[in-house]
Amino acid sequence: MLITHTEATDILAQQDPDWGTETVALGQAAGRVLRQTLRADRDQPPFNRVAMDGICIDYAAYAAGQRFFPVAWMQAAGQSPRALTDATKCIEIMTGAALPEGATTVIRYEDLRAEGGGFHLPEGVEDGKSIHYRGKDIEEGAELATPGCRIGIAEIGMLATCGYAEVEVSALPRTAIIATGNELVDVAARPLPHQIRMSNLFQLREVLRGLGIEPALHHLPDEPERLRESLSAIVRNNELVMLSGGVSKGKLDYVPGILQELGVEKLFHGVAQRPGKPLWAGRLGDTMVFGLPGNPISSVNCTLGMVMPFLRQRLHMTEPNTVFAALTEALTFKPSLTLFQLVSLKADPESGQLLATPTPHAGSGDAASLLRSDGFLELPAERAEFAAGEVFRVLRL
Ligand SMILES: Nc1nc2c(c(=O)[nH]1)N[C@H]1C(S)=C(S)[C@@H](COP(=O)(O)OP(=O)(O)OC[C@H]3O[C@@H](n4cnc5c(N)ncnc54)[C@H](O)[C@@H]3O)O[C@H]1N2
Ligand code: MOO
Repeated sequence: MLITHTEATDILAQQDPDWGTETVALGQAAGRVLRQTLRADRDQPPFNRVAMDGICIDYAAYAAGQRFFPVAWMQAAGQSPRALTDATKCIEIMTGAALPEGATTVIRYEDLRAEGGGFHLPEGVEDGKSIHYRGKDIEEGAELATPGCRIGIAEIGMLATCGYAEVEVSALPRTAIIATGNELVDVAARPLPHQIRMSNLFQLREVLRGLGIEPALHHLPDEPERLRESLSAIVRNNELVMLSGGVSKGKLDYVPGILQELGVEKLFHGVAQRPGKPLWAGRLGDTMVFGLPGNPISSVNCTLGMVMPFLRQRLHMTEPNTVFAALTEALTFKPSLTLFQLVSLKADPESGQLLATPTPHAGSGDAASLLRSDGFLELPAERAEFAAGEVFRVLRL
């Protein structure tokens, strides 16, 4: 019995295997999901930061008419600032230095004329220039990022700025991907005419790597005994198991039966979608098992459309991952299935809107058509006609 794509998504959303959190070094944190609040440990900038190389003066002296300022000393970034007590002098000061007490404005070298041991200043100098004042960007204690945020370039920078040498993140599930099928041979092998290379393993691994998950790869033949024995160990030693192939109606499609024999509770088998109709999902304790249809486009689509949203939720990711695009041509699809239409994407140069053009392909076994595609446009099952210009969600490849 087929269930709808929405029903399948809802069933998965109710699953709550607990994969916990872990503490990782900052250098390992990129791409992971933050599970603590990132707070500013100091004001930012932490001191009145000089923003240009030049000199600093007490503006009062300039306002009183002084135009030549002898240099008292030079201060670089990293030096503890010494107060400017003699307002008739200037301090040569470098970008990144802390503005000395007594100095109120900075004039950059390009606007100065050096002579002897000092500098002539132009007309029009203003007070308070080229100073990045303490606390202007962030106040000490401010909340900069909250749990659930994906750690990207910006977060890495602020974590480092605020002294987080270690970060608490969502732990990743121990994961196995298993290719099933007697027709499959290793990538390095020379296949016989009736054999193919097990490409799905590598494709699916790349999708999961998007979340930092590094799965172990396996190949099992369509032999019940071997499948039972190996799957029993793999299911017990992993928290996420993804199989490709062996879930349809064939005489050698043993996967669903054996998983259930092993105590994996079936959540659903068969989703009203194309591609990916034979998708199987089950659970044993904190282990989630997905039986993906073997056709390469189906297994990729099921991973992008079903497994990844589930994983993002289980890893407590709060950021939505939604892209929308407009169809460039009308399309008819009569079956009551959610159609994941392969499309190529380009932005409209005037509006900037993403435009989706259907990729011609020969069905879900035509893996090469992915080369000409950028994603799947999700067209709802309740409709048969889709007009040019209509906007739908895209699963990006
Ligand atoms: N009588 C029916 N037959 C089929 C149905 C159906 O509803 N009734 N559904 C079709 C659909 S849709 C799909 S999708 C496939 C899914 O079948 P399986 O999940 O059982 O997959 P296999 O039969 O093992 O393989 C399908 C196809 O994909 C190739 N494959 C498998 N694994 C890999 C891999 N790791 N790398 C590359 N290619 C792989 C395999 O050689 C087959 O060509 O069932 C239809 N049949
Ligand atoms: O649904 Mo199958 O996944 O089209 O080839």
